[in-house]
Amino acid sequence: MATINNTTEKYRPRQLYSLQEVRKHDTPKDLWMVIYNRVYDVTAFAGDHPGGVEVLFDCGGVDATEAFEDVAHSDDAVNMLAPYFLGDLDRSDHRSYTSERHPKDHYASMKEIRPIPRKRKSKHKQQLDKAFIEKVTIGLLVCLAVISIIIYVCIQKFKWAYHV
Ligand code: HEM
Repeated sequence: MATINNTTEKYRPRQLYSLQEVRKHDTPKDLWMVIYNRVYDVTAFAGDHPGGVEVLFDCGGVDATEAFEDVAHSDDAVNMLAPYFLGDLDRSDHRSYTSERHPKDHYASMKEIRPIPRKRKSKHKQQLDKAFIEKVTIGLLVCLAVISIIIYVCIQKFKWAYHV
């Protein structure tokens, strides 16, 4: 997989994968894993792993973050992940971490920038909102009119009582 360093590339929405999709790639010939909510295809790397192939095969198709951190991998090991980056794990499958380690100087190190879609109000809800605002406005105007009449009547009574 090509390394993407171009700035504009960094800001395009990245491919998202669900954990369910990742689970399908759990064989030595098709070996994906999740590390810090990023999905990597490490098939080509497995044979070169200094810790041996078996441990990697055991983590095929799963979230390997814990296993990866349990053996205190160096930052060099983290940076080696870069060429195998596929995309981000779907938000609904995300785990939260107090701190995260991602490959440096690479597309994979950028925060996922896909905007969270804003829920659009349905037309029916918009109409209801409009009707509600109209009703409140009318109510306020009626209150204002009633208060004005009361004040006017009070002033007239005052004038009449004291013959002003
Ligand atoms: C796919 C991502 C992985 C990469 C790029 C990677 C890379 C490396 C590297 C570079 C080392 C040498 C020591 C170091 O620099 O930290 C190492 C050692 C090791 N790795 Fe990984 N590793 C990966 C995943 C895993 C996983 C998921 C496990 C599961 C337990 C694991 C277990 C080990 C062990 C046990 C060693 C120690 C080997 C020794 O000290 O003899 N690695 N790995």
